[in-house]
Amino acid sequence: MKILADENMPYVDALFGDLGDIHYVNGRSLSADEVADADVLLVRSVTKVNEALLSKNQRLKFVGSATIGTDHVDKALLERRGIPFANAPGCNATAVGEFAFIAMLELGKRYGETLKGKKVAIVGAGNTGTALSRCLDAYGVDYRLCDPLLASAGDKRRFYPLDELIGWADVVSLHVPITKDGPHPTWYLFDEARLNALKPNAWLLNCCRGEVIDNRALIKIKGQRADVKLVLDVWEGEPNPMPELVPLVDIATPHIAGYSLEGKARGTFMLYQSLCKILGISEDKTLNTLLPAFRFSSLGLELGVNAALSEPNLLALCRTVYDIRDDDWQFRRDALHNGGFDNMRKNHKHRREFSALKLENATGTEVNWVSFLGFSNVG
Ligand SMILES: NC(=O)C1=CN([C@@H]2O[C@H](COP(=O)(O)OP(=O)(O)OC[C@H]3O[C@@H](n4cnc5c(N)ncnc54)[C@H](O)[C@@H]3O)[C@@H](O)[C@H]2O)C=CC1
Ligand SMILES: O=C(O)C(=O)[C@H](O)COP(=O)(O)O
Repeated sequence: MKILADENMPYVDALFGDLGDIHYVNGRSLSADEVADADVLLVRSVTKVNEALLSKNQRLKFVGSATIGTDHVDKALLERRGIPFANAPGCNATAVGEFAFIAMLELGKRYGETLKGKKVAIVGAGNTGTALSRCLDAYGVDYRLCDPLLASAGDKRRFYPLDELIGWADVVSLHVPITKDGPHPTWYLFDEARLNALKPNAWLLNCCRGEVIDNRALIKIKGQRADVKLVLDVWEGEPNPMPELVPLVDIATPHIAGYSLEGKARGTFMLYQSLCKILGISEDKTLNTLLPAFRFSSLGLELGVNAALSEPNLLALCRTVYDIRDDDWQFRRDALHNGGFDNMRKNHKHRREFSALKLENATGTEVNWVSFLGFSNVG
Protein backbone atom coordinates (compact mmCIF):
# COMPACT_ATOMS: atom_id res chain seq x y z
CA MET A 1 0.00 0.00 0.00
CA LYS A 2 1.43 3.38 -1.00
CA ILE A 3 0.88 6.10 1.59
CA LEU A 4 1.53 9.72 0.58
CA ALA A 5 1.99 11.98 3.57
CA ASP A 6 2.64 15.69 3.99
CA GLU A 7 6.26 16.12 5.05
CA ASN A 8 5.07 18.37 7.90
CA MET A 9 3.06 15.65 9.60
CA PRO A 10 4.94 14.18 12.57
CA TYR A 11 4.73 10.55 13.73
CA VAL A 12 3.64 9.15 10.35
CA ASP A 13 6.46 6.59 10.39
CA ALA A 14 5.63 5.49 13.93
CA LEU A 15 1.91 5.12 13.25
CA PHE A 16 1.64 4.11 9.59
CA GLY A 17 5.01 2.38 9.07
CA ASP A 18 3.48 -1.11 9.47
CA LEU A 19 0.64 -0.36 7.09
CA GLY A 20 2.45 0.52 3.88
CA ASP A 21 5.29 2.35 2.13
CA ILE A 22 5.38 5.97 3.17
CA HIS A 23 6.33 8.72 0.72
CA TYR A 24 6.65 12.25 2.04
CA VAL A 25 5.55 15.11 -0.17
CA ASN A 26 5.39 18.88 -0.15
CA GLY A 27 1.73 19.49 0.63
CA ARG A 28 1.54 22.92 -0.99
CA SER A 29 2.96 21.84 -4.39
CA LEU A 30 1.56 18.27 -4.50
CA SER A 31 0.60 17.34 -8.08
CA ALA A 32 -1.82 14.91 -9.73
CA ASP A 33 1.18 12.91 -11.03
CA GLU A 34 2.51 12.39 -7.52
CA VAL A 35 -0.91 11.29 -6.29
CA ALA A 36 -1.61 8.98 -9.28
CA ASP A 37 -0.64 5.68 -7.66
CA ALA A 38 -1.34 6.45 -4.00
CA ASP A 39 -3.64 4.26 -1.91
CA VAL A 40 -3.71 6.60 1.05
CA LEU A 41 -3.33 10.38 1.07
CA LEU A 42 -2.54 12.18 4.34
CA VAL A 43 -2.67 15.96 4.05
CA ARG A 44 -2.62 19.16 6.07
CA SER A 45 -4.47 22.40 5.43
CA VAL A 46 -2.24 23.57 2.56
CA THR A 47 -3.23 20.82 0.10
CA LYS A 48 -6.28 21.46 -2.06
CA VAL A 49 -7.86 18.03 -2.40
CA ASN A 50 -9.93 18.60 -5.53
CA GLU A 51 -10.81 17.22 -8.96
CA ALA A 52 -7.48 18.32 -10.43
CA LEU A 53 -5.38 16.69 -7.69
CA LEU A 54 -7.21 13.35 -7.88
CA SER A 55 -7.68 13.32 -11.67
CA LYS A 56 -5.05 10.63 -12.32
CA ASN A 57 -5.84 8.38 -9.36
CA GLN A 58 -8.29 5.50 -9.47
CA ARG A 59 -7.19 3.59 -6.38
CA LEU A 60 -7.40 5.88 -3.36
CA LYS A 61 -8.80 4.06 -0.32
CA PHE A 62 -8.58 6.89 2.16
CA VAL A 63 -7.94 10.63 2.40
CA GLY A 64 -7.11 12.01 5.82
CA SER A 65 -6.48 15.60 6.87
CA ALA A 66 -4.74 16.07 10.22
CA THR A 67 -6.57 19.34 10.73
CA ILE A 68 -9.69 20.79 12.25
CA GLY A 69 -10.64 22.87 9.21
CA THR A 70 -11.75 21.08 6.04
CA ASP A 71 -12.16 24.04 3.69
CA HIS A 72 -9.25 22.70 1.56
CA VAL A 73 -11.03 19.40 0.83
CA ASP A 74 -13.77 18.85 -1.75
CA LYS A 75 -15.73 16.44 0.44
CA ALA A 76 -18.58 16.16 -2.06
CA LEU A 77 -16.11 14.93 -4.68
CA LEU A 78 -14.72 12.29 -2.30
CA GLU A 79 -18.23 11.15 -1.48
CA ARG A 80 -19.15 10.90 -5.18
CA ARG A 81 -16.05 8.83 -5.81
CA GLY A 82 -16.64 6.65 -2.73
CA ILE A 83 -13.35 7.62 -1.10
CA PRO A 84 -13.58 7.63 2.70
CA PHE A 85 -12.43 10.87 4.33
CA ALA A 86 -11.57 11.82 7.90
CA ASN A 87 -10.22 14.92 9.53
CA ALA A 88 -9.17 15.44 13.13
CA PRO A 89 -11.76 17.60 14.89
CA GLY A 90 -10.52 19.01 18.16
CA CYS A 91 -6.96 17.70 17.71
CA ASN A 92 -5.31 21.08 18.18
CA ALA A 93 -8.08 22.91 20.05
CA THR A 94 -6.10 23.12 23.30
CA ALA A 95 -3.13 24.52 21.41
CA VAL A 96 -5.27 27.26 19.82
CA GLY A 97 -6.99 28.11 23.12
CA GLU A 98 -3.66 28.38 24.93
CA PHE A 99 -2.16 30.40 22.04
CA ALA A 100 -4.95 32.99 22.23
CA PHE A 101 -4.74 33.13 26.03
CA ILE A 102 -0.96 33.61 26.01
CA ALA A 103 -1.25 36.27 23.27
CA MET A 104 -3.73 38.18 25.45
CA LEU A 105 -1.35 38.04 28.42
CA GLU A 106 1.45 39.33 26.16
CA LEU A 107 -0.65 42.25 24.93
CA GLY A 108 -1.48 43.14 28.51
CA LYS A 109 2.19 43.18 29.47
CA ARG A 110 3.18 45.16 26.37
CA TYR A 111 0.63 47.92 26.92
CA GLY A 112 0.80 48.09 30.71
CA GLU A 113 -2.68 46.65 31.12
CA THR A 114 -3.98 43.36 32.46
CA LEU A 115 -6.13 40.72 30.85
CA LYS A 116 -7.82 40.31 34.19
CA GLY A 117 -10.69 42.78 34.22
CA LYS A 118 -11.20 42.80 30.47
CA LYS A 119 -14.35 41.55 28.75
CA VAL A 120 -13.68 38.95 26.06
CA ALA A 121 -15.94 38.00 23.14
CA ILE A 122 -15.37 34.53 21.72
CA VAL A 123 -16.77 34.28 18.20
CA GLY A 124 -17.32 30.61 17.41
CA ALA A 125 -17.82 28.40 20.46
CA GLY A 126 -16.75 25.04 19.04
CA ASN A 127 -13.58 23.20 20.02
CA THR A 128 -11.04 26.04 19.85
CA GLY A 129 -13.36 28.73 21.20
CA THR A 130 -14.30 26.46 24.09
CA ALA A 131 -10.64 25.69 24.79
CA LEU A 132 -10.03 29.43 25.13
CA SER A 133 -13.07 29.80 27.36
CA ARG A 134 -11.61 27.16 29.71
CA CYS A 135 -8.44 29.21 30.13
CA LEU A 136 -10.49 32.35 30.78
CA ASP A 137 -12.67 30.50 33.28
CA ALA A 138 -9.62 29.22 35.09
CA TYR A 139 -8.10 32.70 35.33
CA GLY A 140 -11.39 34.38 36.16
CA VAL A 141 -11.84 36.55 33.08
CA ASP A 142 -15.32 37.62 32.01
CA TYR A 143 -16.28 36.37 28.54
CA ARG A 144 -19.31 35.96 26.31
CA LEU A 145 -19.90 33.60 23.42
CA CYS A 146 -21.30 34.18 19.95
CA ASP A 147 -22.33 31.12 17.97
CA PRO A 148 -25.73 31.33 16.29
CA LEU A 149 -25.41 27.81 14.91
CA LEU A 150 -24.82 26.21 18.30
CA ALA A 151 -27.51 28.44 19.79
CA SER A 152 -30.10 27.11 17.37
CA ALA A 153 -28.81 23.54 17.80
CA GLY A 154 -29.81 23.69 21.47
CA ASP A 155 -26.40 24.17 23.12
CA LYS A 156 -27.23 25.12 26.70
CA ARG A 157 -24.59 27.83 27.05
CA ARG A 158 -25.66 31.46 26.72
CA PHE A 159 -24.97 33.10 23.37
CA TYR A 160 -25.06 36.72 22.23
CA PRO A 161 -25.49 38.39 18.84
CA LEU A 162 -22.20 39.36 17.23
CA ASP A 163 -22.89 43.08 16.87
CA GLU A 164 -23.97 43.33 20.49
CA LEU A 165 -20.73 41.64 21.58
CA ILE A 166 -18.56 43.92 19.46
CA GLY A 167 -19.99 46.86 21.35
CA TRP A 168 -19.41 45.11 24.69
CA ALA A 169 -16.00 43.48 24.37
CA ASP A 170 -12.53 44.82 25.11
CA VAL A 171 -11.11 41.73 23.41
CA VAL A 172 -12.54 39.83 20.42
CA SER A 173 -11.16 36.39 19.56
CA LEU A 174 -12.21 34.63 16.34
CA HIS A 175 -12.76 30.84 16.22
CA VAL A 176 -15.04 30.12 13.26
CA PRO A 177 -14.58 27.97 10.15
CA ILE A 178 -14.39 29.81 6.84
CA THR A 179 -17.75 29.58 5.06
CA LYS A 180 -19.33 31.41 2.15
CA ASP A 181 -22.78 29.83 2.30
CA GLY A 182 -25.44 29.07 4.84
CA PRO A 183 -27.27 31.36 7.22
CA HIS A 184 -24.10 32.64 8.95
CA PRO A 185 -21.24 32.86 6.46
CA THR A 186 -17.90 33.91 7.91
CA TRP A 187 -16.09 35.17 4.81
CA TYR A 188 -15.23 38.81 5.69
CA LEU A 189 -17.38 38.50 8.82
CA PHE A 190 -15.23 41.35 10.07
CA ASP A 191 -15.69 43.87 7.29
CA GLU A 192 -14.94 47.58 7.48
CA ALA A 193 -18.15 48.38 9.37
CA ARG A 194 -17.57 45.76 12.08
CA LEU A 195 -13.89 46.65 12.39
CA ASN A 196 -14.90 50.27 12.85
CA ALA A 197 -17.40 49.28 15.53
CA LEU A 198 -14.69 47.80 17.79
CA LYS A 199 -14.49 49.58 21.11
CA PRO A 200 -11.67 52.08 21.72
CA ASN A 201 -8.44 50.20 22.56
CA ALA A 202 -9.99 46.87 21.58
CA TRP A 203 -7.79 43.82 21.05
CA LEU A 204 -8.69 41.68 18.01
CA LEU A 205 -7.28 38.16 17.65
CA ASN A 206 -7.65 35.92 14.61
CA CYS A 207 -6.57 32.29 15.04
CA CYS A 208 -9.01 30.68 12.60
CA ARG A 209 -8.83 31.64 8.90
CA GLY A 210 -7.41 34.82 7.41
CA GLU A 211 -10.42 35.66 5.25
CA VAL A 212 -12.71 35.94 8.29
CA ILE A 213 -11.31 39.50 8.40
CA ASP A 214 -11.24 41.71 5.32
CA ASN A 215 -7.50 42.39 5.49
CA ARG A 216 -7.64 45.44 3.18
CA ALA A 217 -10.27 46.99 5.38
CA LEU A 218 -8.12 46.15 8.40
CA ILE A 219 -5.19 48.07 6.90
CA LYS A 220 -7.49 51.04 6.29
CA ILE A 221 -8.94 50.96 9.81
CA LYS A 222 -5.53 50.65 11.44
CA GLY A 223 -4.48 53.72 9.48
CA GLN A 224 -7.21 55.62 11.30
CA ARG A 225 -7.24 53.78 14.64
CA ALA A 226 -3.88 53.07 16.21
CA ASP A 227 -5.77 52.22 19.40
CA VAL A 228 -6.89 48.83 18.05
CA LYS A 229 -4.37 46.07 18.85
CA LEU A 230 -4.02 43.01 16.62
CA VAL A 231 -2.92 39.43 16.98
CA LEU A 232 -2.95 37.64 13.63
CA ASP A 233 -1.99 34.01 13.25
CA VAL A 234 -3.88 33.67 9.97
CA TRP A 235 -3.87 35.95 6.94
CA GLU A 236 -5.81 36.64 3.81
CA GLY A 237 -3.87 35.17 0.87
CA GLU A 238 -1.57 32.79 2.78
CA PRO A 239 1.28 32.10 2.35
CA ASN A 240 1.65 35.70 1.16
CA PRO A 241 0.23 38.08 3.74
CA MET A 242 -0.21 41.68 2.61
CA PRO A 243 3.20 43.18 3.48
CA GLU A 244 1.72 46.51 4.52
CA LEU A 245 -0.42 44.76 7.15
CA VAL A 246 2.43 43.11 9.05
CA PRO A 247 3.87 46.24 10.74
CA LEU A 248 0.36 47.14 11.92
CA VAL A 249 0.03 43.87 13.83
CA ASP A 250 1.20 43.52 17.43
CA ILE A 251 1.73 39.76 17.40
CA ALA A 252 2.19 38.15 13.99
CA THR A 253 2.61 34.41 13.45
CA PRO A 254 2.42 32.10 10.39
CA HIS A 255 -0.68 29.97 11.02
CA ILE A 256 0.85 28.02 13.86
CA ALA A 257 -1.69 28.61 16.65
CA GLY A 258 -2.52 24.91 16.55
CA TYR A 259 1.08 23.75 16.34
CA SER A 260 1.64 22.10 19.68
CA LEU A 261 3.40 18.78 19.59
CA GLU A 262 0.42 17.26 21.40
CA GLY A 263 -1.99 18.74 18.84
CA LYS A 264 -0.01 17.52 15.86
CA ALA A 265 0.43 14.06 17.39
CA ARG A 266 -3.32 13.87 18.10
CA GLY A 267 -4.06 14.86 14.50
CA THR A 268 -1.88 12.11 13.01
CA PHE A 269 -3.16 9.63 15.58
CA MET A 270 -6.79 10.33 14.74
CA LEU A 271 -6.04 9.60 11.07
CA TYR A 272 -4.32 6.37 12.09
CA GLN A 273 -7.46 5.39 14.01
CA SER A 274 -9.67 6.21 11.03
CA LEU A 275 -7.54 4.20 8.61
CA CYS A 276 -7.48 1.19 10.97
CA LYS A 277 -11.26 1.29 11.06
CA ILE A 278 -11.52 1.48 7.27
CA LEU A 279 -9.05 -1.38 6.80
CA GLY A 280 -10.82 -3.40 9.50
CA ILE A 281 -7.68 -3.88 11.58
CA SER A 282 -7.24 -3.23 15.28
CA GLU A 283 -5.11 -0.41 16.59
CA ASP A 284 -1.87 -1.46 18.20
CA LYS A 285 -0.37 1.95 18.92
CA THR A 286 -1.13 4.52 21.59
CA LEU A 287 -0.80 8.28 21.58
CA ASN A 288 0.98 8.56 24.94
CA THR A 289 4.05 6.66 23.83
CA LEU A 290 4.71 9.11 20.99
CA LEU A 291 5.38 12.25 22.98
CA PRO A 292 8.85 13.01 24.36
CA ALA A 293 9.40 14.27 27.91
CA PHE A 294 9.21 18.04 28.38
CA ARG A 295 12.52 19.90 28.85
CA PHE A 296 11.72 20.65 32.51
CA SER A 297 10.68 17.65 34.58
CA SER A 298 8.84 19.94 36.98
CA LEU A 299 8.73 23.51 38.20
CA GLY A 300 8.29 24.61 41.79
CA LEU A 301 5.87 27.42 42.52
CA GLU A 302 6.52 29.47 45.60
CA LEU A 303 2.82 29.62 46.28
CA GLY A 304 0.34 28.02 48.54
CA VAL A 305 -2.62 26.19 47.17
CA ASN A 306 -5.06 28.69 45.70
CA ALA A 307 -2.65 31.59 46.18
CA ALA A 308 -2.94 34.26 43.54
CA LEU A 309 -0.26 34.37 40.87
CA SER A 310 0.37 37.87 39.59
CA GLU A 311 -0.31 38.36 35.89
CA PRO A 312 3.38 38.97 35.08
CA ASN A 313 4.25 35.73 36.90
CA LEU A 314 1.48 33.87 35.11
CA LEU A 315 2.88 35.10 31.81
CA ALA A 316 6.38 34.04 32.88
CA LEU A 317 4.99 30.58 33.62
CA CYS A 318 3.27 30.41 30.24
CA ARG A 319 6.46 31.51 28.50
CA THR A 320 8.33 28.48 29.89
CA VAL A 321 5.94 26.38 27.82
CA TYR A 322 5.59 28.68 24.80
CA ASP A 323 7.16 32.06 24.23
CA ILE A 324 5.06 33.55 21.45
CA ARG A 325 7.55 36.43 21.05
CA ASP A 326 10.02 34.06 19.36
CA ASP A 327 7.55 33.31 16.56
CA ASP A 328 6.54 36.95 16.23
CA TRP A 329 10.18 38.02 15.94
CA GLN A 330 11.01 35.36 13.35
CA PHE A 331 7.85 36.14 11.38
CA ARG A 332 8.88 39.80 11.01
CA ARG A 333 12.35 38.74 9.90
CA ASP A 334 11.48 35.89 7.53
CA ALA A 335 7.83 35.43 6.64
CA LEU A 336 7.58 37.86 3.77
CA HIS A 337 10.63 36.68 1.82
CA ASN A 338 11.57 33.58 -0.20
CA GLY A 339 8.91 31.20 1.03
CA GLY A 340 9.57 32.32 4.59
CA PHE A 341 5.97 31.85 5.74
CA ASP A 342 5.92 28.17 4.78
CA ASN A 343 9.50 27.59 5.92
CA MET A 344 8.62 28.85 9.34
CA ARG A 345 5.70 26.47 9.46
CA LYS A 346 7.76 23.57 8.20
CA ASN A 347 10.59 24.12 10.65
CA HIS A 348 8.45 25.23 13.55
CA LYS A 349 10.01 23.94 16.71
CA HIS A 350 7.17 22.15 18.29
CA ARG A 351 5.83 23.88 21.28
CA ARG A 352 4.15 22.02 24.10
CA GLU A 353 0.81 22.46 25.79
CA PHE A 354 0.43 23.58 29.42
CA SER A 355 -0.17 19.97 30.44
CA ALA A 356 3.47 19.13 29.59
CA LEU A 357 4.71 21.18 32.53
CA LYS A 358 4.32 19.65 35.97
CA LEU A 359 3.98 22.14 38.78
CA GLU A 360 5.00 21.38 42.31
CA ASN A 361 3.15 22.93 45.18
CA ALA A 362 0.03 23.14 43.07
CA THR A 363 -1.60 20.14 44.68
CA GLY A 364 -3.79 19.79 47.71
CA THR A 365 -7.31 19.20 48.73
CA GLU A 366 -8.37 22.62 47.56
CA VAL A 367 -8.60 23.42 43.91
CA ASN A 368 -5.83 25.47 42.40
CA TRP A 369 -6.79 27.56 39.38
CA VAL A 370 -3.34 27.14 37.84
CA SER A 371 -4.01 23.44 37.40
CA PHE A 372 -7.39 24.33 35.92
CA LEU A 373 -5.46 26.16 33.21
CA GLY A 374 -4.16 22.75 32.20
CA PHE A 375 -0.76 22.61 33.92
CA SER A 376 -0.13 19.21 35.49
CA ASN A 377 0.29 18.68 39.20
CA VAL A 378 3.18 16.72 40.62
CA GLY A 379 1.05 14.10 42.26
N1 LIG B 1 -4.67 28.79 13.34
C1 LIG B 1 -4.66 27.49 13.43
O1 LIG B 1 -3.60 26.89 13.53
C2 LIG B 1 -5.94 26.73 13.46
C3 LIG B 1 -7.07 27.22 12.85
N2 LIG B 1 -8.24 26.53 12.93
C4 LIG B 1 -9.42 27.10 12.29
O2 LIG B 1 -10.34 27.42 13.32
C5 LIG B 1 -11.64 27.00 12.93
C6 LIG B 1 -12.44 26.67 14.17
O3 LIG B 1 -11.90 25.50 14.78
P1 LIG B 1 -12.78 24.69 15.85
O4 LIG B 1 -13.17 25.58 16.94
O5 LIG B 1 -12.03 23.48 16.19
O6 LIG B 1 -14.00 24.30 14.96
P2 LIG B 1 -15.44 23.86 15.44
O7 LIG B 1 -16.13 23.34 14.25
O8 LIG B 1 -15.32 22.97 16.64
O9 LIG B 1 -16.11 25.22 15.93
C7 LIG B 1 -16.39 26.29 15.08
C8 LIG B 1 -17.65 26.96 15.60
O10 LIG B 1 -17.90 28.14 14.85
C9 LIG B 1 -19.31 28.28 14.77
N3 LIG B 1 -19.68 29.21 13.72
C10 LIG B 1 -19.80 28.98 12.40
N4 LIG B 1 -20.19 30.12 11.77
C11 LIG B 1 -20.29 31.08 12.73
C12 LIG B 1 -20.63 32.46 12.70
N5 LIG B 1 -20.94 33.09 11.57
N6 LIG B 1 -20.61 33.14 13.88
C13 LIG B 1 -20.29 32.53 15.04
N7 LIG B 1 -19.98 31.20 15.12
C14 LIG B 1 -19.98 30.50 13.97
C15 LIG B 1 -19.80 26.87 14.55
O11 LIG B 1 -21.16 26.74 14.89
C16 LIG B 1 -18.89 26.07 15.47
O12 LIG B 1 -19.45 25.86 16.73
C17 LIG B 1 -11.38 25.79 12.01
O13 LIG B 1 -12.44 25.61 11.10
C18 LIG B 1 -10.11 26.17 11.32
O14 LIG B 1 -10.42 26.86 10.14
C19 LIG B 1 -8.33 25.38 13.63
C20 LIG B 1 -7.24 24.85 14.25
C21 LIG B 1 -5.94 25.45 14.17
O1 LIG C 1 -6.45 22.37 11.96
C1 LIG C 1 -6.59 23.36 11.21
O2 LIG C 1 -7.66 23.66 10.66
C2 LIG C 1 -5.43 24.21 10.95
O3 LIG C 1 -5.56 25.33 10.59
C3 LIG C 1 -4.10 23.58 11.16
O4 LIG C 1 -3.67 23.62 12.45
C4 LIG C 1 -3.11 24.24 10.25
O5 LIG C 1 -1.98 23.46 10.15
P1 LIG C 1 -1.54 22.73 8.80
O6 LIG C 1 -2.50 21.65 8.55
O7 LIG C 1 -1.56 23.70 7.67
O8 LIG C 1 -0.18 22.23 9.10
